Amino acid sequence: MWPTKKWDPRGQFCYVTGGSSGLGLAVAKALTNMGAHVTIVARNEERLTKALAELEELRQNPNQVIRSYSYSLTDADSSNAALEVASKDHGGKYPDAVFMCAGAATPGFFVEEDANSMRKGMDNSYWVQAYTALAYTKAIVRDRTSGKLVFISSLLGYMSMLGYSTYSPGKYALRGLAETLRSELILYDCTVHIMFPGNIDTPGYAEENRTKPKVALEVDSSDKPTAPDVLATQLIHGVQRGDFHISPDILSNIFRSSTIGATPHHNVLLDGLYAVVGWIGLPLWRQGVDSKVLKHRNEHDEYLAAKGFFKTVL
Ligand SMILES: NC(=O)C1=CN([C@@H]2O[C@H](COP(=O)(O)OP(=O)(O)OC[C@H]3O[C@@H](n4cnc5c(N)ncnc54)[C@H](OP(=O)(O)O)[C@@H]3O)[C@@H](O)[C@H]2O)C=CC1
Ligand SMILES: CCCCCCCCCCCCCCCC(=O)[C@@H](N)CO
Repeated sequence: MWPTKKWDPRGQFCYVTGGSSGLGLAVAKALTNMGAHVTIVARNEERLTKALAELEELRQNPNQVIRSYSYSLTDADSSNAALEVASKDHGGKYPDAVFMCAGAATPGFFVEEDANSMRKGMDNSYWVQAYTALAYTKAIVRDRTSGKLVFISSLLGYMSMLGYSTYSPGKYALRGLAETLRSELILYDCTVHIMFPGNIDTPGYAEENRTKPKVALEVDSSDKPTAPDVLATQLIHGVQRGDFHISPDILSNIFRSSTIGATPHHNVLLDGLYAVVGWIGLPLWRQGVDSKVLKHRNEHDEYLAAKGFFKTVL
C-alpha cells in the first residue's frame, strides 16, 4: 500500500488545478519536464492558452498528452465536469495524481468583510480544492484504481494574523480535510499530501498585496517570497518521498513541528528540535506582531473614521 519505490511522474497523468499561473503553472512545467501527461484547469482562457504554449515548449516526447480546460472550480458540478473531460483524453482513465494549486487570497480587515466576502473567501481557499478532491476520490474508488491527492495550504493554515479572516480559515480547513483523508483513504490505494508554503512570488501574491492591510504587509515582509519553480520542485520531491505534510522551508518546519498533533513526523529528532525553536521563538515573534498591530491603532482608527465606519453620536 505505501510507496516502496520513489514515485516517477514520467508517463503519469497529472491534473493540475490553477495550472495557468504562479505555483500551479510551475508545477505543471516541472511535471511536463519530467515526462508526465499534464492537464491544467483554471478559468481565464487567455492565460490557459499562454500557459499551454509554455508547457508545449517543455514537451519531452511526442506521446505526452498536454491539455488545458477552462472550468470554475468553486462549483462542485463544474469541478466534476472538469475532471471528466480531462479523463476523456486518456480513454476515461482518471489522473494518477491531482495537484490542487487553485486558490486566491483577498486580505482585508474583518470589520470590513460581509457575509458574501466571507463565503467567497472560503470558496477561494477551501472549496476550490475540496470539490476536486471529492470528485477525484469518488472516481478512483469507483474504478478501483490508485491515486494521489496533493493539497496546497499555506503557513496561514498553521497560524494566522491580522488581515486573513477570509483566507486562513479555509487553509486550516484544508488541513482538517487532508488529515481525515490521510486516514480514510488507507481503505483505498490513494496517498494524500498537503504543502504549507510561505509567500510565493506569483501574480496572485502581487494581486493580494493590493488589498493587504499595511501592518500585514509589514509582518509579511519578513518572509521573502520564494520563486514558484523552487516550490514546485520541493512539492514534487515531497510527494515522491511520500511526505504527508510537505513543509518546504525552515519556517514551515517550525510551524509543522509546533502544531504536530497526531500528524506523522518527518524525522522525530529533528522535528523535536524545530518544536523547541518554535517553543522559544514563536511567542516572541507573536509579541512582536501584536506590538506592531497595537502601534497601528491610531492610524487604523483614523482610517475607519475617514470611511464613515463609526456610529455618529448625535
Ligand atoms: N502566493 C503566495 O504567497 C501563496 C500562495 N499559496 C497558495 O498557493 C496556491 C497558488 O497560488 P498562486 O500561484 O500565488 O496564485 P495565482 O493567482 O498566481 O494562480 C492561481 C491559479 O488558480 C486559478 N484559479 C483561481 N481560482 C479559481 C477557480 N475558482 N476556478 C479555477 N481556477 C481558479 C487561477 O486561474 P483563473 O483565475 O484564470 O481561474 C490561477 O491559474 C493557492 O492555493 C494559494 O492560496 C499558499 C501560500 C502562499
Ligand atoms: C521562530 C519563529 C519565527 C516566525 C516568523 C514567522 C514569519 C511569518 C511571516 C508571515 C508569512 C505569511 C505567509 C502567507 C502566505 C500566504 O498564504 C499568502 N501569501 C496568501 O497567498
